[in-house]
Amino acid sequence: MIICRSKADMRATVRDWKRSGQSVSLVPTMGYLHEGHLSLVRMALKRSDRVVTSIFVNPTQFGPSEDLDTYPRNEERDLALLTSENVDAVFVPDVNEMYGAGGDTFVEVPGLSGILQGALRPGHFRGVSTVVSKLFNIVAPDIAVFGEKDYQQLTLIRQMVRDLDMPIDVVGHPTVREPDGLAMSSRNVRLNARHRQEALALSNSLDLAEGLAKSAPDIAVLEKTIRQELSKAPSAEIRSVDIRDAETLAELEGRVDRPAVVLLAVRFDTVLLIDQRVVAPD
Ligand SMILES: Nc1ncnc2c1ncn2[C@@H]1O[C@H](COP(=O)(O)OP(=O)(O)OP(=O)(O)O)[C@@H](O)[C@H]1O
Ligand SMILES: CC(C)(CO)[C@@H](O)C(=O)[O-]
Ligand code: BAL
Repeated sequence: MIICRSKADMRATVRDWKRSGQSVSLVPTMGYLHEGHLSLVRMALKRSDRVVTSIFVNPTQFGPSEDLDTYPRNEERDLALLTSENVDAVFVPDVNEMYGAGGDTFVEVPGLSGILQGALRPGHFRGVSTVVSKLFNIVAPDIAVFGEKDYQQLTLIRQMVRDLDMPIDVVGHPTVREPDGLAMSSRNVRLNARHRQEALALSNSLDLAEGLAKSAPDIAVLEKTIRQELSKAPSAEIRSVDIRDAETLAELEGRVDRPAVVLLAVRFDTVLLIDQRVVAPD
């Protein structure tokens, strides 16, 4: 596996592949890899000749009181995992390489960046769309793979690619879960044993919502049921429960009359967990 720490190395590596007509996928991550990330990598390996994974904990998507400093990191382990998956190259720039000589240009998708998670984390999506644009410009992939767990992020990247005519096929991958249903997340390691158990309330409430959307697709009933289920976890601080149009994230009124996505954000102490499920009436 080729390890690129500079943009120049990364560009040169991809240029060589493209000269010989090979297609390239990019899997952007913030590292501390788990089976969710590796599933994205495997999907990318199936869809293109070459796969690049990036590992970069992007400071511009963290708010001042968020967990940038405590975000879990383990580069050595990540590189070993990616090597064993047969990834072709990994891009691991440091903050100076990524932003060092930069000015204050940014990329923003205004409609989607201020709602839902964007309202809870001001500036977050501006940081995401800017760093993903930079990664797209550096790697120039044909395909980019993102997880559906970060559903709003995936929707926003699709919009950005459409609006800016980026020649990239954005592919979503279903959320990968622990055997008991908890969505895999790098932040799960920071849950204590009690919170780890209580965190099952997220996937349990999504299971209930999925069933209810078929039998009684009333938005208010769905939301009440989800909140009731989440409040069975005594330590859960419910940050948001939203039921939105699955494609546009527009608000829905009254009933679920088309595919909808249920989006949850729940805090356990300092750990913010998100989860989602697309539900549809019968
Ligand atoms: N459980 C999962 N299933 C599928 N994709 C996932 C999963 N967890 C993360 N991803 C995807 O992996 C990519 C990199 O995500 P990231 O490195 O932020 O991991 P994470 O586990 O989501 O971390 P965090 O703790 O910040 O939520 C994103 O496209 C994200 O949606
Ligand atoms: C897409 C991403 C790598 C951008 O920093 C990040 O938001 C993530 O890991 O989902
Ligand atoms: N996968 C989401 C990245 C973040 O929470 O900043």
